[in-house]
Amino acid sequence: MTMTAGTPAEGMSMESKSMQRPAAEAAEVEKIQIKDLRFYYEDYEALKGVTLTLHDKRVTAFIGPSGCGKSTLLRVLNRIYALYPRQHATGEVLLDGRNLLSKDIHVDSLRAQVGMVFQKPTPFPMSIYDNIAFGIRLHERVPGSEMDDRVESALRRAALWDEVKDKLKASGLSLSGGQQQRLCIARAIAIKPSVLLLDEPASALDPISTAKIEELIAELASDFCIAIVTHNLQQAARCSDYVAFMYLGELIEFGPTERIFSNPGHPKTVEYVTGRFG
Ligand SMILES: Nc1ncnc2c1ncn2[C@@H]1O[C@H](COP(=O)(O)OP(=O)(O)OP(=O)(O)O)[C@@H](O)[C@H]1O
Repeated sequence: MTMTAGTPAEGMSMESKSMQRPAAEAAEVEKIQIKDLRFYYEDYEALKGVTLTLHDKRVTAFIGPSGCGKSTLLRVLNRIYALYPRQHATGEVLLDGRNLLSKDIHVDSLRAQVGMVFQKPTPFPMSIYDNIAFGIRLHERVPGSEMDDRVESALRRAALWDEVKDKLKASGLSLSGGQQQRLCIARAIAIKPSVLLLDEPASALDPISTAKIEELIAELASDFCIAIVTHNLQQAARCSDYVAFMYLGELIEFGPTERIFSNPGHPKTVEYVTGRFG
């Protein structure tokens, strides 16, 4: 079957978030500027000079075939790689104008500003309440009375409160997979970061839990700069304002979600979003 540029992947819903919420609605505020970012696993160059800007209160979806560097890029944004001596990055990643690759920015203060949620839900083996309180205590001194409010507000924000308010002392591990993932999102937002990184947050979940996570992402976009890695093109179309398409460590194309899916500019993007990629 011949498909032309601009043909969305079969079954692709073009009800993208960007279509519902035109970018012109509000001024775009630059939150993270990535400039000529290169990343190395020992000698292997996994990111080859990536340059792009992430906007505040917008969702940017990173898409591309397996191994193209999507997760590597997220790992750079909260400097997880610094735990590994043979991995390093060059270039600049400016968060509110400060280069977060620089050792001048302490990793603890960076993690307070940039929260991350992984593909597999990773609650701590402790109560639902303590899952949230533990993270807050790592970053702040909060009196007990205030802690209750902080825990409640994070759980409400993550759309989990109604399901757990009567069992806050139960183990976080007793929750369903979808609830565990929302607990992890609550834990991340409880420390009041400004950036939220989501690495395939729904890929291990059933369709109903996935829909809840997508609704939550749309909700959270009013407060955070969100970067999400996803293999699911429909999900990228539904959840994001911008799409970054990567291939073999390079950023091939970046733009508003609606444009990338309806009128991609690069032949590789066309192949990918039309499902012809081989
Ligand atoms: N710890 C590592 N050591 C060496 N190479 C690695 C390591 N992690 C990833 N890579 C390589 O870096 C490249 C980018 O990997 P990355 O995990 O960022 O891709 P991805 O786009 O997120 O893939 P996927 O969609 O499969 O998760 C790949 O070629 C991968 O093999």
